[in-house]
Formats: sequence, C-alpha cells, structure tokens
Amino acid sequence: MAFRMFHEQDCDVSKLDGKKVAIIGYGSQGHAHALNLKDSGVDVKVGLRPGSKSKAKAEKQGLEVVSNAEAAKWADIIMILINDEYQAKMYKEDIEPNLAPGKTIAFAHGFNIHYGCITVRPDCNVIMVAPKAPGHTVRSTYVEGKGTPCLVCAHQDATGDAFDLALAYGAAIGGARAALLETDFKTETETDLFGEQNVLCGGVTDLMEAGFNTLVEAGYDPRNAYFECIHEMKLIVDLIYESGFAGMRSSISNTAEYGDYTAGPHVITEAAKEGMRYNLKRIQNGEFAKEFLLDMSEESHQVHFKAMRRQQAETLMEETGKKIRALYAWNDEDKLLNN
Ligand SMILES: NC(=O)C1=CN([C@@H]2O[C@H](COP(=O)(O)OP(=O)(O)OC[C@H]3O[C@@H](n4cnc5c(N)ncnc54)[C@H](OP(=O)(O)O)[C@@H]3O)[C@@H](O)[C@H]2O)C=CC1
Ligand SMILES: CC(=O)[C@](C)(O)C(=O)O
Ligand SMILES: [Mg+2]
Ligand SMILES: [Mg+2]
Repeated sequence: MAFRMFHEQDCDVSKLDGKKVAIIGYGSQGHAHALNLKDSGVDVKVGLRPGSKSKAKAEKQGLEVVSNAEAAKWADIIMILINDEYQAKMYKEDIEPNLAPGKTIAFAHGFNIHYGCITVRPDCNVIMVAPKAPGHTVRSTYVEGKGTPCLVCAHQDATGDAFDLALAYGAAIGGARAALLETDFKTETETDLFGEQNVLCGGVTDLMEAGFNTLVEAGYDPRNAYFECIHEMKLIVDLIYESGFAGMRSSISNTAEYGDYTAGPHVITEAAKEGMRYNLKRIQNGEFAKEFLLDMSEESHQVHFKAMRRQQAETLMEETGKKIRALYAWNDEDKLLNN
C-alpha cells in the first residue's frame, strides 16, 4: 500500500468544530495534545484516575479534569494517552461502558489495537495520530509555531469521516506543520517499537554507554569520556536533524569523517544487524508484547522493570553526567524529571 503524505493545506481543522475531545492521561503525550488542542481552539477535557498526581498540573495549566468515565461519556473523540500497559484494563472499565454510536477512539501508538488487547465496537471510529516525537517536543515545537511529524490512520470508520478527523486532529496538535504520513496500526506499532528499541532509545544509549565505558576502562578521565561520547552526541545529531549525514559530515573534520567511514563498520557489525533482525522478529510475532505485558502487570509488581531502571541509573556514567550537567546554569535537570 502506498501511504500518502499530508500537510496543513490538506487538513480541515474545522472538522473539530463543535467536537468535544477528551484526553485520557496527562503525561508526556497527554499534556502536549491537550494544550495544543486547547490552543488550537478545540473543546478539551482531561480524564484522569482518582488521586492522579497529574491532576493538579493539568488544572494549573487551565484544563478541566474529570474522571475517565465522565470524559468518555462527554466526548465525541476520546484520545487514550495513558501507559500502554494500563490501557486495556482502563478501556474495559472506564471507556467501553460509556460509548455510544459514532464516537471516536484515538491512540498515539497502535500497541493495544494491533496486539488485540482492545477491541472497539463496530459503530465507533478508531483512529491513530502518532507523533514521531517525545511528548514534550510535541508541545515545545507547537509553541514555537512549528510541529512534529505524525503517523495517521483510520482503523475503523463508522461515521464515514474517520480519516478526516485524524487529519484534523493531527493538524490541531501541530503535526501537519511538519507532515502527516498515512499508516496502519500494524505498521506504526512494529516500526515504532523497532525504532525505540534498536535505534532511538535502546540502540543509541547502549552505543553511547559502550563508548564511555571503553574509554574509562582504558584509563581515561570519566569526565572526558562523558564529554566525548554522551554530551557531544546532541551537537552531532542536531546537525544531522538539520542537514542529514552529509551536512553533519561537512561540519566535522576530515579526520573524523575518515574515521566515521573506516571505523564505524567495526562497531555496527553484521552481528549488530542480526540483533536488529532478531528484535524485529520478536515484535512481529508478539513475543516482545507478551514479555512486556507480563513484566509490567500489577501481579509482577514490575520488579524486573524497576530493577533494570535502578541498575541503569546507578552507573559511573550517570554519576559523571549529573556532575557535568550541574556545571551549566542554563541546564534545568529537574525540568523533565519533575515534570
Ligand atoms: N512518550 C512519548 O513521547 C510517546 C508516547 N506515545 C504513546 O502515548 C501513550 C502515552 O504514553 P506517555 O505519554 O509516554 O505516558 P506517560 O507515562 O508519560 O503518562 C501516562 C499518563 O497516564 C496517566 N494514567 C495512568 N493510568 C491511568 C488510568 N488508569 N486512568 C487515567 N490516567 C492514567 C498518568 O497519570 P497519573 O499517573 O498521574 O495518574 C499519566 O498522566 C502511549 O500509548 C505511548 O506509547 C506515542 C508517541 C511518543
Ligand atoms: C518518543 C517516541 O516516539 C517513543 C520512543 O516511541 C516512545 O516514547 O514510545
Ligand atoms: Mg515513537
Ligand atoms: Mg513508542
């Protein structure tokens, strides 16, 4: 299937006129969607669970917070932006009993629909508007008058205009200022899980940490290793973001560019590529999803996840990084950690 690409001129945001939009969850994506939609003139309410630590923040930012059930009853479009591992239970308990024909259920990631954890009644729409960006950047770029690309699709079209609603929603959160690329739930789920595991989060952090540890184990100062392998990464990736690999390579030295070509393949070897193919297979056959949901279940107390998080936080690299970042008055370490 040849997926189409859309921009602002292709989207009719007036499709949301008179539509009531509930954002369930107020975390990384939730706060961005709610605030961007509100700033785009959309009628928004936030659904949160009793005792939610996000409630005060949402209300402080001028949003009305109601229960999930009230939100689902009130809204025409219900965007589910809570943790993937919690969505199926919350949907069954709070959303499903409050649906009516013609409502729209929306997602920013296809996990729960693709793996069959959630099934939506056929007389309701199911759409996706999945930013290809962290939620905080979805918000910050919108405020700057820019936007982040989103993948969009209509999985169920009960009203005949589900895809138009997805385009309108994508435009209202700023995505059409960048691009809205058509997708389907299988494609978005598998490519997003692959990208976050093998490149954006899993891959690049392991690469950076391996570089840091190699230098430290060889006796170099951890601060030097941190500047070289962690801190400068943003500066290099910023150049790639703006001008691609060739643009970045036009800015670095010939020495670095030569080493890039000759040494890089000794790091990302055939074994690394085989690892990527192994990880993709586990995503496609559901093994990753099964392992994730089991490990993240309430019964498991998330002991494995919490142990991995703790182990990753208690490293010389993280300790070195905290000291380095504290050097910069302009760096607000707590901005994300306490947001
Ligand atoms: N993080 C990202 O940048 C991206 C995320 N996505 C997708 O967006 C979705 C949301 O992820 P993300 O924004 O990272 O989530 P976060 O973990 O950042 O936030 C989760 C939010 O959900 C709330 N929440 C948790 N359980 C419930 C519940 N039962 N009822 C109501 N609210 C609840 C939490 O509130 P509290 O704990 O205070 O109650 C919190 O506000 C996921 O599908 C994810 O895959 C897609 C693209 C990028
Ligand atoms: C930020 C993003 O796109 C991710 C990595 O897919 C996610 O947070 O799930
Ligand atoms: Mg992603
Ligand atoms: Mg993701």
